[in-house]
Amino acid sequence: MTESRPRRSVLYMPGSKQRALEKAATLPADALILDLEDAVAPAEKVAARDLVCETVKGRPFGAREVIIRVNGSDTEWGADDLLAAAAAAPDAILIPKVNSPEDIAAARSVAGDIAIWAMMETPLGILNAAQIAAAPGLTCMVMGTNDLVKDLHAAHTPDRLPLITSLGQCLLAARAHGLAIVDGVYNAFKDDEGLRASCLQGRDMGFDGKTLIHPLQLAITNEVFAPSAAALEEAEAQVTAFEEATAKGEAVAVVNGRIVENLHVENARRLLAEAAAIAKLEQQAA
Ligand SMILES: CC(C)(COP(=O)(O)OP(=O)(O)OC[C@H]1O[C@@H](n2cnc3c(N)ncnc32)[C@H](O)[C@@H]1OP(=O)(O)O)[C@@H](O)C(=O)NCCC(=O)NCCSC(=O)C[C@H](O)C(=O)O
Ligand SMILES: [Mg+2]
Repeated sequence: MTESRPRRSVLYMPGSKQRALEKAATLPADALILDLEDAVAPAEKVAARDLVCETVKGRPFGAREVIIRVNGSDTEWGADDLLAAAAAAPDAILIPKVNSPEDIAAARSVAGDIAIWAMMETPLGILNAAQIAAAPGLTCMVMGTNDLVKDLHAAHTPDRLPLITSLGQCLLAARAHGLAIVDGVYNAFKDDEGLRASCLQGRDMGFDGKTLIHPLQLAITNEVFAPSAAALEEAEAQVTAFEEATAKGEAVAVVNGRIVENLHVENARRLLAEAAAIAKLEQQAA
C-alpha cells in the first residue's frame, strides 16, 4: 500500500548553495531533495557533500521529508556520497540513473534501513521499471524527464507525448508494487501557465506530486496535487451514503446521480486520508 505521506511538491536544491539550504527550511515544500548530482559542479562536489550531510544531521527541516540525491556509482564521488549520506540518515537516499534492481540492492547494502528512491531516467531503467519497482527497500520512483528526453533524442513538448510511454510504464510499475511516484521537473520556472498544465497532466495520470527546481513553483504544485474542496465534499458524501447503504444490506449507493460501490469508497477514503496528511504537515510546518 502506498504511504499517505504528502509528496505534492518535491523541491530540488543544489547541495553547494548554503543560502538555498537555509531558505529550504522555511519553504512550503512537502519534500526536499538535497542534490549532489547534476546541480553541483565537479569542483564543488566534495564541499557540497560535506555541507549537505552536516546540514541533514542538524535536522533543520521540520516535518518536511528530506532526501539526499547522490552521484552515480560510476562516478568518482558516488561511493563516498553514499557512505556520507547513510551516516547523515535522511528520510531517503535518491539514486540517479537506475538501470536495474541490482542498482537498488547495491545502494541498500550501504544505506541499510534508509529508504531508497530511484531516478527513472534512462531507456534501460524504463524498460526494467517493473523489476526495479519490486526491489526491496525501494519506496519511491522519481521521473527524470530531462535525462530521458536527452537519451531518447526526443523533444520537450507541451503535451509531453514523446514521454508518455515512459511515464505510463513507471506509473504502472510503481502502483503494481505499492510505491510512491513523482513526476519530472518543469524547466521554465517562471512560466506559471505551463507549470499548471504540466501539473494537471501529471495529477490526472496518477502521480503523487511533481519535482521542482525553484520555490516559485511551490504554490501551483501544492494546489494542483491536493484534493480539491469539491472532491473532498463528494468523498465525504460517498462514504456516508455507502455506510448507510451497507447498513441496509445493500452494496450500491447513489450520490449526485452516480453509483457508489466499495471501490469508489476506497478511493474516497484515500483522498480524505491524503487531505488529513496534508493538513497535519502544514500545521507542523506553521
Ligand atoms: C534555477 C536556479 C539556478 C535559479 O537560481 P537563482 O537565479 O539564484 O534564483 P532566484 O534568484 O530567483 O532565487 C530566489 C530565492 O530562492 C532561493 N532558491 C532558488 N532556487 C532554490 C531552490 N531550488 N531551493 C531553495 N531555494 C532556492 C534563492 O536562494 C533565493 O533566495 P534569497 O536569497 O532568500 O532571495 C535555481 O533555482 C536552482 O539552482 N534550482 C535548482 C536546480 C537543480 O536542482 N537542478 C537539478 C535538479 S533537476 C534534475 O536534475 C532532474 C532530473 O535529474 C532529470 O534528468 O530530469
Ligand atoms: Mg537526471
